[in-house]
Parts: sequence; structure tokens; C-alpha cells
Amino acid sequence: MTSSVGFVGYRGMVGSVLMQRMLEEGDFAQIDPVFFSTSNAGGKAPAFAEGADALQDAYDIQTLAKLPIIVTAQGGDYTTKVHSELRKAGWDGLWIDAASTLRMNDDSVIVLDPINRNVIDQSLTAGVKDFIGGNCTVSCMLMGLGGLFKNNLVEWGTAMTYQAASGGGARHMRELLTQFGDINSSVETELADPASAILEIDRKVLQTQRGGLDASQFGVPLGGSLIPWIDSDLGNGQSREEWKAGAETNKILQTSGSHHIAMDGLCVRIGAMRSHSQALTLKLKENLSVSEIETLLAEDNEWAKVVPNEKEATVEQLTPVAASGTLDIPVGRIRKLEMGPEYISAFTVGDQLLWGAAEPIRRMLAIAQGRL
Ligand SMILES: NC(=O)C1=CN([C@@H]2O[C@H](COP(=O)(O)OP(=O)(O)OC[C@H]3O[C@@H](n4cnc5c(N)ncnc54)[C@H](OP(=O)(O)O)[C@@H]3O)[C@@H](O)[C@H]2O)C=CC1
Ligand SMILES: N[C@@H](CC(=O)OP(=O)(O)O)C(=O)O
Repeated sequence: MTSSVGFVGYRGMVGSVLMQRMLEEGDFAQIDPVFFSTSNAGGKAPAFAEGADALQDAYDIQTLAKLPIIVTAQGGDYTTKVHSELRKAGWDGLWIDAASTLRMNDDSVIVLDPINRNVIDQSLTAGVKDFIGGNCTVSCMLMGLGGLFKNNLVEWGTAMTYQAASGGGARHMRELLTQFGDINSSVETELADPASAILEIDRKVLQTQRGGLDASQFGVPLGGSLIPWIDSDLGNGQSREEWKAGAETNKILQTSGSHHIAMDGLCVRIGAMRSHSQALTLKLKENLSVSEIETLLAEDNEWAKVVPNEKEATVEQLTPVAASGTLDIPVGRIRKLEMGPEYISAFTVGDQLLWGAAEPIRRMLAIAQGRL
């Protein structure tokens, strides 16, 4: 039996990855999809959805309200505008959303089922209606290190992130590539001549970075540089992206009281394309051996892939290039730190469009429909 589901934002970057995953998994076999657009109501439904009706207006509350489930990857502004109107109109369907807007509301659940399936199931039973995908960095960290977090073994942690351009959206990815191209062009002649002076190349590159690059999306050049601030300024020295680490980790795990896990760190944008990486320092509650830790991580979920803390394996398997386009979450560089036997390092990488955005909401839809 099929059931109707509304999809908003299906053609954006996150939405496209979501559609691709749903097609790969055959999810549409049990869904009667209704596609919405904020810009092209009446236009053709996407080609992959044979037989689907024309695009509906994503701001038409009456049409939306006929659906038992709405999945959106349209963005926070859309959620802010439409979600409250729908609820005010009495709609009590399930709202499954990639945007951060509703994440920390008391009546919403952050979904990452390999980590908090119990919370999701209890919430569905209790009548919760808003299920929201987590921040990409937080979701990827918990997928890689779930074996420690779920077993209540982490006292506190810091995450120093290396976040890809895709976190800003498609235009940011294009800007990064254009910058790389323009930097290369500015020294093309010198690069072709093996005898040219490297300091002259360096001078010209810097000159291009400082004045000759289009940086309208990121605000400052990212190609050949980095940006140590992501999302808004909370005014207390912390960025909003950094705040999410503690807030969302604890909400996903439903920690309370003495089980609260202090999580903080610095979030940095780097010139990677679509996988976010992070270097973690964790203070554990117990003195576990490295092999015990690796076993816990490897056994926690089928996507966490422990990479031995050796040079060759690390440089081959623990990078954005290795992780991008896959559901694997490589986790490595696990070793005891000088600070004491309970202090460990770890490094993890995850495709922020898959586990970081589309996959948790795809799976939430399957759970809500009893398919997972
Ligand atoms: N980027 C990320 O890494 C993450 C994003 N999110 C959330 O998902 C939201 C959507 O992000 P993202 O997918 O990057 O946003 P996009 O900008 O790629 O897409 C959002 C919407 O823009 C409209 N649009 C206008 N022009 C185009 C075009 N040429 N191609 C495709 N779509 C177009 C589409 O709406 P329409 O069809 O109605 O015109 C689309 O649904 C974010 O705002 C955020 O809340 C969550 C986690 C990670
Ligand atoms: N802020 C993330 C992407 C994102 O959309 O995060 P959130 O879903 O928490 O707003 C990044 O820039 O890498």
C-alpha cells in the first residue's frame, strides 16, 4: 500500500541527494509523492517520478495540509514561514526537515537513528510530530564515535572542524572551484617554467587572493586559505556552529543532569568540496585501551569504519576525497594523549550531504512509514 508524502526542496543540493538515495533504495515504491516548488508551481514533476502530478505551490497551506507527511530540504526561511502556519491551521501530520530552525524546540526530535533510534520510536509513540535532521558536523561525529557516546563513556570533548564548501550550498562550491582556477591562471606561465622562482609564484598567488578573486559567497577567499568562523556570531566569542556541538549532541543522546557531555571547539571552513572532517580530543570516563575503543566504534554501527592509526592507512582512507559520495564514516588517529590515560585523540570524516543532511531524514521517513 502506498501513502502520500509531500516533498519540498527536492531539487536543491540536499534535496537532490535525498532523491538520489531514495531512488537507490527503492523508497518510492511505497510512496505516492507530491512535489512542491516555491518558484515553479504548475511546472512538471521531476522526470524520475513517473506519473506524479504537476508541481504544487509550496506556500499553499491547504494543499500541504492534506498530506500526512511533509519532507522538506527547502531551508530555514521556508520552515519559519510555513511550519507555524500549517500547525496554526490545525495540521497534525509529520514534518521531517533538514533545516536547523526547529531543532532545539522542546517538541521536536533531532533524528539520527543509528544513534538515537530509541528516542525516535518513543517520540513517535508519544505523538511527537516534528523530526529534524541534525547539524552535519554533529551527525557525522556521532556516526563515527557512536560507540563511545552511546555507552556513556565520554566525559567531555572538543571538536576542531575542517568543514567543506558544500556546507554553504551549491554556489559556495562553485565559488571555491572558480577561485582555485583563477589562482592557477594567475601563475600559469611561471608554473610551466620549472626554473621560475617559487617566491615570485607565491607573491603573485597572494596578490590574486587579496584582490583578484570573486568571494561573494564566502565573503573572503577560501581557495588556498581557510575561514575560522562558520555561521553567526553568538556574541560570546562562540560561533553558532560551535554551539551546536554541545546543544545538539546532548539533545540527540537525551543526556540530562550529570550525564550532560560538555562539547565545544572551533569550527573552520576549508577548501574541501563536500566532506566535513574533525579532529577530536575526548576525555573518557574510563581508561580503555586503544583496541577496546576501536572495537566499540567498529561494532556500534555498520557505517563507522575504523582506520588503523598508521600513516599509510590514514592518508588513504581518512580524507574527504576517500569519504565523499559514500555512507562510510572513517574514524582514525585514535591514540592516548600525553595528558593522561583517559585522554584520547580521534579524527573522523563524513559526507555532509549524506549522513550530514539527506540520509537521516530519508531514514526518518522510512521509520515513520514502518519500512525501517
Ligand atoms: N547545504 C548543506 O550542507 C545543508 C543544508 N541543510 C538545510 O537544507 C537547506 C537547503 O540547502 P541546499 O540544498 O544546500 O539549498 P539549495 O540552495 O541547493 O536549494 C534550496 C532551494 O533553492 C531553490 N533553487 C533555486 N534555484 C535553484 C537551482 N538552480 N537549482 C536547484 N534549486 C534551486 C529550490 O527551490 P524551488 O524548487 O522551490 O525553486 C531549492 O529547493 C538549507 O537551507 C539548510 O536548511 C541542512 C544540512 C546541511
Ligand atoms: N552550517 C553547516 C551546514 C548546515 O546547513 O548546517 P545546519 O543544518 O546546522 O544549519 C556548514 O556550513 O557546514
